[in-house]
Amino acid sequence: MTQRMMNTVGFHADAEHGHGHGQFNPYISSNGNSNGNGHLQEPNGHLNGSSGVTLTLTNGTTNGNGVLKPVSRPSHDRRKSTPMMPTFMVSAPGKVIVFGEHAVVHGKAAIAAAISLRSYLLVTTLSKSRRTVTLRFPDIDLNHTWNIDSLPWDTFSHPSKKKYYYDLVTTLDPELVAAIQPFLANISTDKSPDLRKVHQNSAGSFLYMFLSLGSQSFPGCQYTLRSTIPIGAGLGSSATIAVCMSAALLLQLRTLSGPHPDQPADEARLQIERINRWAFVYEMFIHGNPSGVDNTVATQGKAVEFQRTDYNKPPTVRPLWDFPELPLLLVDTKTPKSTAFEVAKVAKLREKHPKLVGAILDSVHKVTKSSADMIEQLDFDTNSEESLKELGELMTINHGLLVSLGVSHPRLERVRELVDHEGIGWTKLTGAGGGGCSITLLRPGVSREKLDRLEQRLDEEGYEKFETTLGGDGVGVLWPAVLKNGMDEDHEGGMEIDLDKFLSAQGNEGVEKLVGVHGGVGEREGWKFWRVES
Ligand SMILES: Nc1ncnc2c1ncn2[C@@H]1O[C@H](COP(=O)(O)OP(=O)(O)OP(=O)(O)O)[C@@H](O)[C@H]1O
Ligand SMILES: C[C@@](O)(CCO)CC(=O)[O-]
Repeated sequence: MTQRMMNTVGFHADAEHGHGHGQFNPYISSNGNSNGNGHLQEPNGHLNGSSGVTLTLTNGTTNGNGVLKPVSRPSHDRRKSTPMMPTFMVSAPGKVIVFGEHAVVHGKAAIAAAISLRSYLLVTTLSKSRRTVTLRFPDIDLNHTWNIDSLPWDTFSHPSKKKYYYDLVTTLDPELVAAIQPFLANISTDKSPDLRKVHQNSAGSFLYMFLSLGSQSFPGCQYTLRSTIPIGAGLGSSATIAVCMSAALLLQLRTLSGPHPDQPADEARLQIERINRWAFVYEMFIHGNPSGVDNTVATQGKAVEFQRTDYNKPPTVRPLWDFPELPLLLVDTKTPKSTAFEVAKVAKLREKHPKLVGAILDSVHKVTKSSADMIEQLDFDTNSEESLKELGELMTINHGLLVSLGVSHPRLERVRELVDHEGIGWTKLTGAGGGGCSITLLRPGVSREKLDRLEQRLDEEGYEKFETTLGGDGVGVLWPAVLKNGMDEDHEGGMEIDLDKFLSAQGNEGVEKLVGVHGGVGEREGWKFWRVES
């Protein structure tokens, strides 16, 4: 199977956007300024906070078509007159790490690319009288509702604790984490202890972000998530949820401008940066010590070289615009793992053998940098055996180093063995390891017969192979949730995606058909993305 890299430059015809059912307009209204740092300033010179009551310059109304129009209004009557938001949707892609997983947690470089498997989050605003917030994650059988007014807003909004949508949060505050605990106690009491833990973790991540960004005046709402990404397989499933949640909350708070056609790349970059910062907070709650590479590529899409040397500062993210169309085979061992567990294992090994493990991590860094140099060279050719062999050898070295860190798994080694035996290509684990997925760079000109034999063996041994393209779009917005999907469309040629339709879509195919950002043939009208490629 061959994966195709999408064309990353000029992929979208902007002229096509902004038509149809609702263009999501920037909220930087006529009375709003940017302070040069990209922070919105209120007319009195104060920074615009993140709560629902600080919308002086970002308040909007809809024109009945779901199109948001910026308006300025005195702040005292704002909340009363804020109209109900239309149901909308956000989506973010999974990823593969091509080089550098684990080392990236310790300040080294990694290369990651977005894949076409995605998560989709439907955001439904409830009528004013319904003061509840619900998480509905059917993929993991989670459905929980809180009363908004009972949540610990006072603790989160205390001046010593309060965070704003533009803040960089690099650690979780233990007091805030503790304040959430009572609200996790009665979640999924009827489920197995392991599943319950997963639910409490998801709910905790959500509450931390919701309470940090929101305020008690937040409208009642429901967040419903479906994903086409296998969970815990090393494809960044948790990061996609983090990014969807972050984008959804920031959109609800009207703190994002766009996405819209003709948005300057710098402005788009700022929005992406804000979404990414809060997605990182969500990931910290799920993983403990994430590097941020997963949420970065899920937000920005395409392919990136990522490095975070100082956790108190934003990471260095270098987009790899010309990331090549690599012929990759992606195999899921169907052995679930926990990223948090694998990351902690490497940290423990490093504590025990600082010099040795330090040298391994340095070697991974060198492999990553060499591969970045290689794929950016003009003479790198994905049809040339020589180019692929050079890159493949780096993958083999990277995998060997990961094995020595203890994060492989017999099922991953079995894939490598089968591929090596047939001489089909070069294999490494991708993501956290301990199970999950592997990637194989396919040698050009391998016979169909050999490939069939490999696929049959993988099938017999309970592996699943994925077809995906690399380098697709990052976080996307469908505002309102109306889409041309070739199904049961209304007279304007769009279908309103409601909760029932979303929940009853059958499997990954059903989800893709109903709401997918790509309807099989290129991008669907309706979905919009922040354009950062320049
Ligand atoms: N479809 C989903 N619905 C709800 N929660 C999900 C979904 N997919 C992932 N999650 C959350 O993400 C967690 C899995 O995250 P984990 O980091 O272990 O795996 P991953 O993100 O798939 O892999 P990696 O981090 O190695 O790329 C789950 O326990 C759950 O909390
Ligand atoms: C294992 C790891 O490097 C990648 C997980 O996809 C963890 C991280 O970067 O947060």
